[in-house]
Amino acid sequence: MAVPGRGAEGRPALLMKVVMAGESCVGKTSIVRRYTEPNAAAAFSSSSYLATIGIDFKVKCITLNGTRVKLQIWDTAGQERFHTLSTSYFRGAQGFVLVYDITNLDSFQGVTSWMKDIHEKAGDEVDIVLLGNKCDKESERVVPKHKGEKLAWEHGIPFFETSAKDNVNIEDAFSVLTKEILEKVQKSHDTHCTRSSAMLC
Ligand SMILES: Nc1nc2c(ncn2[C@@H]2O[C@H](COP(=O)(O)OP(=O)(O)OP(=O)(O)O)[C@@H](O)[C@H]2O)c(=O)[nH]1
Repeated sequence: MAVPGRGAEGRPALLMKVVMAGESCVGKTSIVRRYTEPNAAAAFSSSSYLATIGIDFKVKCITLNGTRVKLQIWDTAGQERFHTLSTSYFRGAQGFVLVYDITNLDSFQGVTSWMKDIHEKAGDEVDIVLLGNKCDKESERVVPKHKGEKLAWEHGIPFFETSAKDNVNIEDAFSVLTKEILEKVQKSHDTHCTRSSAMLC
């Protein structure tokens, strides 16, 4: 029996939906740009902050353990006024990148609430990775690394401190998340022999 996603050589076979979540200004857009744009060094700008209005998405084609994947990354707006709209995109997602800013305590304290939103809208089976972003700003740190690690451990999810600015751990975070999603898709297919929520494309 063929595993979903092992399509014809050379074309993306599995569509994965991943959503960025977290408070405003933590760096969600910067992380997506760093990961998806080939010339990301030029793409990062610390001088101009443009809040995401509504929703945006980017696509990146990757190969995971020999499986070609078309990764759709939905970048939500963290501002409170967009909360209902942003969380409406949580439904149907297989993975979440939940971000806080290590220099902003409120953004860390908001993680539990985001986690609740994610499980309410996307179910308990979704894969989540927790990121403490802006780790290049060590002198402004207010959230110790061990606190991020502990929170992630309590929720049973992977944790990375990242910097979109310096390109620290961004690739690794997406790699761990997408591999977990792929494993789940393949396991679900092997067990039930049904199409999972991942779509062939
Ligand atoms: N020093 C530093 N600044 C960062 C980093 N990531 C993002 N920033 C800055 O933080 C600000 C907000 O970044 P965004 O990526 O727009 O944040 P966001 O979470 O998408 O914000 P919303 O669209 O309002 O939800 C910008 O000025 C970025 O340049 C980082 O890793 N290090």
